[in-house]
Amino acid sequence: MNIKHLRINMSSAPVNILIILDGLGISEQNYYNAFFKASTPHLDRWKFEHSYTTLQAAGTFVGLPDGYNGNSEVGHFALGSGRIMKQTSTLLNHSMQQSILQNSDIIANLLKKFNTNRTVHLLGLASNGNIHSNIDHLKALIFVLKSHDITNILVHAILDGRDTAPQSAQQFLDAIATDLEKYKCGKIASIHGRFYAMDRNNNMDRTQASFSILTQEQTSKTSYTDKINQSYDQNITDEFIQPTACIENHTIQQGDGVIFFNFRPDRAIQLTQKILELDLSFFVTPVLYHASLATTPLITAAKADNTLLEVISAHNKSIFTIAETEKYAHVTYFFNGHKDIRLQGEVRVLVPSLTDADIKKNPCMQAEKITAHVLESLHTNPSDFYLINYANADMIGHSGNLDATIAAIECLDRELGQLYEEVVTKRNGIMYITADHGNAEVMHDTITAQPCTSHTSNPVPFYMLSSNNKEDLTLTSLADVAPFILENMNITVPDEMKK
Ligand SMILES: O=C(O)[C@@H](CO)OP(=O)(O)O
Ligand SMILES: [Mn+2]
Repeated sequence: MNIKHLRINMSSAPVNILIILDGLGISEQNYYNAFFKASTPHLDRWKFEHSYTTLQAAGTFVGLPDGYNGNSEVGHFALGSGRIMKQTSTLLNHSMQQSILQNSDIIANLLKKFNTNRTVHLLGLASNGNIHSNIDHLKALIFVLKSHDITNILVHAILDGRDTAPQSAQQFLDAIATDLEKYKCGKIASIHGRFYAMDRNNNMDRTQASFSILTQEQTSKTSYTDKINQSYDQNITDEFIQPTACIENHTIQQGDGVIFFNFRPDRAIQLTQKILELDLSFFVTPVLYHASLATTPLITAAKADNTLLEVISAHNKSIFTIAETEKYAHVTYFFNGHKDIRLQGEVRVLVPSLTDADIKKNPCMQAEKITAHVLESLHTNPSDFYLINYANADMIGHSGNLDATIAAIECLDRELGQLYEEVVTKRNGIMYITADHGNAEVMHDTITAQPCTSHTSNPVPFYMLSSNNKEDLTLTSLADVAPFILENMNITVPDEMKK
């Protein structure tokens, strides 16, 4: 290593490390609970030897409607901003209640200029998962378009199975088909497993598979019911159903309008980039997905300033952030309060996620590489503050496979043990370990009798590991973590975090 690049950490303050174990919640229910079943000697011991509590991570505690499951966007936003702000799904639902969507000037004005011989395409995740989209918004949009006399609507339905039961698409598609039939205003034109249409890891072949179906006539068409049944016969669940054209003349053409109704950006960006290559009359999205993507947004997403990393950085402390690429937006855009910023002197490491479609084959994912990067940084050029996301409990939890998820959590426990040795034992530093939402602690859905692939609304663990005495912690929710860390670092907590 070039000696010139070595920055000596002059600060004598101990290192602070915030670790987010994505998707690891706490449940009293031991049945199909991968966290309970995993052998986690470190986490078990620390619960008693160090400061420990649980935090609320769902519903109104993270700015969602009451009772909604948590997710990584809102969980990282709450952790990073240290406050509770109404998140996009709440803002949109509020809009719906006030009929703002139905009376949207934005949509009305676009339709005034629209050639009604052309088609309006409604694209998005057709489920009630409420993490990337809400089927009620799709229904409202169909109603709005119909009330503006648009009768050429084509719905391109992305199938879920990740925020819903793995085999649940039929009911959502039937509900949409019923509305289209009732208003005599359109058809379901194509279906796409979200694995393809909503890739966020730069697997452009998957995005292209969806885009081709959206834009190119196909020689064969298959009704959505037939495609779903054929896929289930081959053990392919909703998430992984191959993009398929369902009717004749289903494609997006020049001069048409598109509304992509997903409200969460990270998984909508790649397909949006492709669709923007088309010459459309309009392209509406609920929020702006990215500053570089010129769509027409309906509302502005919550944005937070003076977030944890910004405040730490403003105190001339150095920051190291790391995640695997599947969780890229999580430790950047989401954690930084929906802002695409890079802090002064921030070292940002993104470890490329594995691209194997069968994720459960590698329950350790890139966790070992993440730990190795952090240890290397600590040995060579330590930063003052580290933000680490380990994706395993969430990503493997989404597979619905109990054994793989147990293996994922056991891997995490080993990685954490290594960090503890270095950070707490050798360096007298502080490790905060928490999660952004639940998932891995519930691996079976007794109501649908299917594997549970979705997140939960359970609380998440919070550990503070240091060589100091065990403290009673009074934190309630994810939003309390940032001010707590700042106080421990002797940094003034900004007013926005005290509300
Ligand atoms: O995979 C995702 O996009 C969501 C679930 O839909 O999970 P997370 O919020 O953990 O990123
Ligand atoms: Mn998840």
